[in-house]
Amino acid sequence: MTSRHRIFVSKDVLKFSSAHMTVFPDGSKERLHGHNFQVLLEFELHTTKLVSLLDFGLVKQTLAQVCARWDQRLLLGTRCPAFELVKQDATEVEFKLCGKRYVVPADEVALLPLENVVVETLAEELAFVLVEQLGSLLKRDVVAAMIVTVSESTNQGGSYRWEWEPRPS
Ligand SMILES: Nc1nc2c(c(=O)[nH]1)N=C([C@H](O)[C@H](O)COP(=O)(O)OP(=O)(O)OP(=O)(O)O)CN2
Repeated sequence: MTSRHRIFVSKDVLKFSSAHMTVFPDGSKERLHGHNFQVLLEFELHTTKLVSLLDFGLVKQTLAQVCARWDQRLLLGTRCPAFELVKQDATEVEFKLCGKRYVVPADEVALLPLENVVVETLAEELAFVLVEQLGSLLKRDVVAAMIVTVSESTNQGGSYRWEWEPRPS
């Protein structure tokens, strides 16, 4: 039996207000729409020793910076089979999604390496970015797992669990 501490962070400001279009298996898609995607970040810990403190402040600061990259932008999955990047320059991104053509200001788009922009893939991508950005803060002998949950509305979202190898003996 494994007993562990879990700490979590979820704040109104730790969110990204973004547009997206879910693509469905039949090749159809939703019309352009948006959500206030709320983020819950949890960590399972091996220890609560003072010297091993994972400071909420640093975690929230990093999460806020990462959310800002996606906030007030149209999130597009570049690995989507129904996505075609037609033209991209400093001012505009022209693309097609499920055969429909869009032209959007370049500073209002976030191109993500995803096959579909849905809560489950956003949670996974956010986890990858956070592991990269939090870096050495996530000490292998302290943090057992990180769980990222992205909710597109109350009681509707997706989670991704990033687990590290057991603590080195
Ligand atoms: N597996 C997933 N399926 C769907 C997702 C998703 O992220 N993962 N997302 C959508 C839509 O984008 C989302 O459901 C749209 O939300 P909303 O405008 O709230 O519409 P709903 O129909 O979900 O809301 P109701 O209030 O329940 O009508 C679709 N599928």
